[in-house]
Amino acid sequence: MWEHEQLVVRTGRRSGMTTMVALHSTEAGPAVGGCRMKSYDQITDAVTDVLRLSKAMTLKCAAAGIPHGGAKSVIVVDRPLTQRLRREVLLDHADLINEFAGAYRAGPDVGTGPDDMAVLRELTPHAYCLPEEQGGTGSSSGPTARGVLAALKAASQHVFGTHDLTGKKVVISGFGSVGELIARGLEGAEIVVSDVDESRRTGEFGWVHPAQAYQVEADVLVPAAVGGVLSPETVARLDVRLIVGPANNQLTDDSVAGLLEQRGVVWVPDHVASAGGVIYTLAREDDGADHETALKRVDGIEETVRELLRSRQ
Ligand SMILES: NC(=O)c1ccc[n+]([C@@H]2O[C@H](COP(=O)([O-])OP(=O)(O)OC[C@H]3O[C@@H](n4cnc5c(N)ncnc54)[C@H](O)[C@@H]3O)[C@@H](O)[C@H]2O)c1
Repeated sequence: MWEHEQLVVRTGRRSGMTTMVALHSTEAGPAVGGCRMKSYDQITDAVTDVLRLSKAMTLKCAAAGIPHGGAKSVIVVDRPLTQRLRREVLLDHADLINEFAGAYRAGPDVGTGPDDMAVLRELTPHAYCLPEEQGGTGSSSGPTARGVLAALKAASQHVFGTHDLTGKKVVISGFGSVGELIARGLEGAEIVVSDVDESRRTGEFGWVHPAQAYQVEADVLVPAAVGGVLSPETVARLDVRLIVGPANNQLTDDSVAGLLEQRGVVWVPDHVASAGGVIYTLAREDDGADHETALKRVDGIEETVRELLRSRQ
C-alpha cells in the first residue's frame, strides 16, 4: 500500500544529477529528515531507500514526541564528485527542497555534513545543522551517540539487571562518527569494533572483521553502520542478548522483530535509539533551547526505552 504523501524525483539543471525527496507524513507537523548522498547500483534502490528512510523519520519523531512528520532526501552520486559538482548538485537539491515550501526541512545524513547544509541554505531557508560558526548546531553525531547511550542504559537494566555495562562485551559494527563516540562513552566495557574501512582500525579497541560482527559471542551488539543488517539469516547466527544502535532501518523487514524475540534477543527499535540527533537539533534550532536543556531532552530516550520494554513484558 502506498503510504507516503509525496515522492518527487528531479534531474538537477546545474549538475544533471538525480536528487529526490520522499515526504512520508506531515500529519504531526512539517516533516524533517536527513539528506543522504551516496551511489546506488540502480535508481530503484535509491527510491526504495528514500521511501523506507522517510517512513522511519515519521516513527522517530512520533517516538520522541516531536511535533514533526518524516521525510528524507537522497542525492544519487553517479560519477566522481568534484568540489564544483558537489556544490552544483546541492544547489539543485535546494531548489527541490523549496518546492515543498517548508513542508520538508533537511539536515545532514550519511554522505553530507554541516558544510553541505550551508550550501543548501544559500538557496533555501529549510536546512538545519549549519556549522556552529555560522550559527547552526553542527554535526548531530554527539547527541545521537548520547541518545544511544541513554537507550543502552535502560535496555541494559532490563536485560542484565544493571544499567552499568562494566565488564560486558559490546560489539560495535560501524566505527564512524557515532560508533566511535559510543565506544568512548562505554568506559569499563570490553569494546570490540568493526568497520569496512580498515583505516579505522586503531588498536585502541578490539577488532572483528565486518563479516563476523553479527556472529561474535558478546553481551551487546551496536549496529552503527548501515541498514538492513538484521535479516532472518543474521538473526539465526546471533550470539548476543541485546541489540541497541543508531543505524536506521536495521531490520530487513518487520517480521525479523518476531524472530529476534523468539531467539530471546532484546532489540530496541532504531527509530527510538537513534533519535538523539533530531531531538537535540530541533530543541536548539526551533525551540531556542540551550545546549544543556537540549541534552536533557536527548537523555529522555532512557525513559522512553524503559517504558517501551516494560510495555512488552
Ligand atoms: N550521525 C547522526 O546524527 C545519525 C543520526 C541518526 C542515525 N544515524 C545512523 O547511524 C549510522 C552511523 O552514522 P554515522 O554518522 O556514524 O556515519 P559514518 O558514515 O560516520 O560512519 C559509518 C561507518 O560505518 C562504516 N561501514 C559502512 N558499511 C559498513 C558495513 N557493512 N560494516 C561495517 N562498517 C561499515 C563506514 O566505513 C563508516 O566508518 C548510519 O546508519 C546513520 O544513518 C546517524
